[in-house]
Amino acid sequence: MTAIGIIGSAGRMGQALAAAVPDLGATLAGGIDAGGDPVALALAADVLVDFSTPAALERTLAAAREARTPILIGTTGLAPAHHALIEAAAADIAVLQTGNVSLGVTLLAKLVREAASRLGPDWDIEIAEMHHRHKVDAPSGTALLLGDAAAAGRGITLAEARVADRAGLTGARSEGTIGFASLRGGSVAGDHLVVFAGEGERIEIGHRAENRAIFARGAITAALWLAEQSAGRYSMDQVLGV
Ligand SMILES: NC(=O)C1=CN([C@@H]2O[C@H](COP(=O)(O)OP(=O)(O)OC[C@H]3O[C@@H](n4cnc5c(N)ncnc54)[C@H](OP(=O)(O)O)[C@@H]3O)[C@@H](O)[C@H]2O)C=CC1
Ligand SMILES: O=C(O)C1=N[C@H](C(=O)O)C[C@H](O)C1
Repeated sequence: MTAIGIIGSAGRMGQALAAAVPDLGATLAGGIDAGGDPVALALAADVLVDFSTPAALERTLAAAREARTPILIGTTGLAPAHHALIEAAAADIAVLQTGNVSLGVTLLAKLVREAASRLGPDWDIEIAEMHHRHKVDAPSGTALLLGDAAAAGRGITLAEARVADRAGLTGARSEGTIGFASLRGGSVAGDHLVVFAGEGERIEIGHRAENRAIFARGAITAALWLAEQSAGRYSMDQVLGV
């Protein structure tokens, strides 16, 4: 059986993962939190799953490369420098990084890309997300993933179009931009809504995570798949075939 090592094992996602591992035909190699030894964990595991914090990523990736252990990265709030580290690691090991491991969001991203490719820039794209009161990054990784999908549908990059900081006298909306709004409160596992707002009509498509078990299932499915892959960068589409 494939042995999974968890980075961030005592956290909300780490605990959800540990609970789901036995039901999905895998075993637990162990887990670490701040102060843990990622090299020892990477050597003991067939695949690593990271739901921790961006600050941990450099050491985690170095350990995965040293042990030649594939890694699924679910941690969000990553900066361009983290993405460069991930790209470099993919030369040596199998790596999958995603802001959302659920089947529903993986399909939603496809639908968003398709809608954005068919609607002109006069259809304004806005992405709203709501998460529990403990979440530390905004916009969520999923909102950014959906923004990337919308931008790709329009043949542009999100960096060119992103507006995530409206406050005060903002002026009118600029055509072609992709706006983000983040709500935080309570115990919401993760809600995302993508709005295409046209003249006199709106299309709204979204996803609601009702619990963390959906993320745990998606992450373990991806980890089992990733454990069989050679070095390279992979995506949830490839895992789930949607
Ligand atoms: N991609 C996806 O589908 C999903 C992504 N996420 C993302 O996963 C991440 C974790 O979320 P959540 O579980 O709610 O957060 P928590 O804050 O509950 O857990 C984070 C865990 O990471 C640990 N940690 C901190 N520093 C390190 C380190 N250097 N090495 C190893 N572990 C460390 C913390 O340990 P300690 O207490 O010791 O600091 C803690 O146990 C977030 O970025 C979140 O956005 C969440 C759900 C789904
Ligand atoms: O922090 C969370 O909880 C979640 N984080 C991910 C994100 O930033 O999109 C995925 C999910 O929405 C839950």
